[in-house]
Amino acid sequence: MSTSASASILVVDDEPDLRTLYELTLLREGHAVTTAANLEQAREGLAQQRFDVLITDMQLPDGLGLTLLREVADGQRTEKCIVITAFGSAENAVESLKAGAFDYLTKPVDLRQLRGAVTSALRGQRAPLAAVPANEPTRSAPPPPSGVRALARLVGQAPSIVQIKARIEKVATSMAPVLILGESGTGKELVARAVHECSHRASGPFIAVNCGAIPENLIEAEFFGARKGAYTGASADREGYFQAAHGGTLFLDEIGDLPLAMQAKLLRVIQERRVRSLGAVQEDAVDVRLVSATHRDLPALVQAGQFRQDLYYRLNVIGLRTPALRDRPEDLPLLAQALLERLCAEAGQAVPELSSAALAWLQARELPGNVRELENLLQRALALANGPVLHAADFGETGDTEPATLPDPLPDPLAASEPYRFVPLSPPEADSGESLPSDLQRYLDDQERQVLLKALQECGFNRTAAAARLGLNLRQIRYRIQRLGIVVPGAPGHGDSDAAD
Ligand SMILES: Nc1ncnc2c1ncn2[C@@H]1O[C@H](COP(=O)(O)OP(=O)(O)OP(=O)(O)O)[C@@H](O)[C@H]1O
Repeated sequence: MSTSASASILVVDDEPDLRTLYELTLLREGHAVTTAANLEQAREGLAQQRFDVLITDMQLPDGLGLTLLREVADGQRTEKCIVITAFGSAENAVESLKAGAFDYLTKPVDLRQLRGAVTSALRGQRAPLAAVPANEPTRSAPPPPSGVRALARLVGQAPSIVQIKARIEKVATSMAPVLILGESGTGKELVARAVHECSHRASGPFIAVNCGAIPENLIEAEFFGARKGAYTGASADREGYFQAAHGGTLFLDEIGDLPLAMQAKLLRVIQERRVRSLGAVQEDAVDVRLVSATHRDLPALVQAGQFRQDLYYRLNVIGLRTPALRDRPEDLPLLAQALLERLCAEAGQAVPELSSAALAWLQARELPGNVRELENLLQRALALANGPVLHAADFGETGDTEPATLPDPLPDPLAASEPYRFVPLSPPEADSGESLPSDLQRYLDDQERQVLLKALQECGFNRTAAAARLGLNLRQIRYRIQRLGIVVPGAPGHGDSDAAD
């Protein structure tokens, strides 16, 4: 494997000035550079030697750079390809990534980005490729250990799961954005993590963002960071998700919930790969691989004018679909066992046996909340069970046919003995005789939590209704539920889930 200090690079561009500029930039980095002015010369170069990286302009006098890419893929060659596309030509960029390009750069090429793309390509360089479809990025070396572990966390032997795991491995190696579609609770976040862990970015950060949970007025600062004083309350410089994910993967969950104004800003960052923090003068280059997910019908949102088509196009270079649990019923026993083992390990308790009646009871449920719902049912049964075996009765099975899909209300974090009991708004710290709380933020959080719990309880845990009662919108209440760690029945640990609305 070549190191970035002495890589061999083929540069293909018909404009002599640009060719020289790229060549000098890369020579200065210590690379060996060969140049070509058209497809024909490039083919001659490729016939003579193997390169680590191939950088090609899209428009060449005798054809498209894309053709070269396809020839490299068809010939099972190992060159990592970087394509230079015209500014604003999203189609070409997307086409290139689909044809197996490692990355693309937009004209006018920023030389820092050129160097960065080459460094990334060299980091991801691997052994000769096995025969794989030419239209998909490829991998032949096994994923790193963290990737193997992440794939193992995706439990299932159904063909749809085996297939998605194989695709994750293949697509992980490129920079191409990945869009994961699937119902709630089908493991989209697990898939996103596996993409990251199987990539050469595995040692970098994985930042997961729930786009639907951030109040609209904070969203820009959250994504791009803010300088001290950029807005009221910005008392120090803070980095955004993009800066935090530099060198790694940014997972944009519930991308369909991103407000339109923010969609335009996100598109710009994706195209230019630079972000400007709120209040900053300068833009910073960011090296981030994007993985997005949604349970919503994104093409329908595009049709309805609620999601930008150009952004959809950019995000959906590689599509993955997580199967609903009802479409892979054969995996339920395996999943139930794996989830039980994980839940018990987390709780530090011995793993009980799942009785065959309990398993049959689970198999008879519809489980519209998919694996998450299965997990919730198991968690509840573990809490109710007594002894080394989980019986159907531990799942709330009463003998009649009605499935108990909603767990009992969960304990009020403020009043553990009584589920969701509303605690009157008495200042917790003032009770003890002190006139002022010693921790104002905690005191206010406790009060807010009580108000939210009361509203949720009175609205049957429907967050949309509870939000309306409090003069909030759904996005705001979700954000608060998540921030305060409130657990909504039907979505333990996932206060932002849609299951309860
Ligand atoms: N194939 C699987 N194997 C093991 N656990 C799984 C699998 N799929 C999902 N889970 C578990 O189910 C829960 C929900 O998964 P995850 O959060 O990844 O789903 P999601 O599709 O992102 O849901 P949402 O759309 O609601 O955000 C998690 O605890 C996850 O570990």
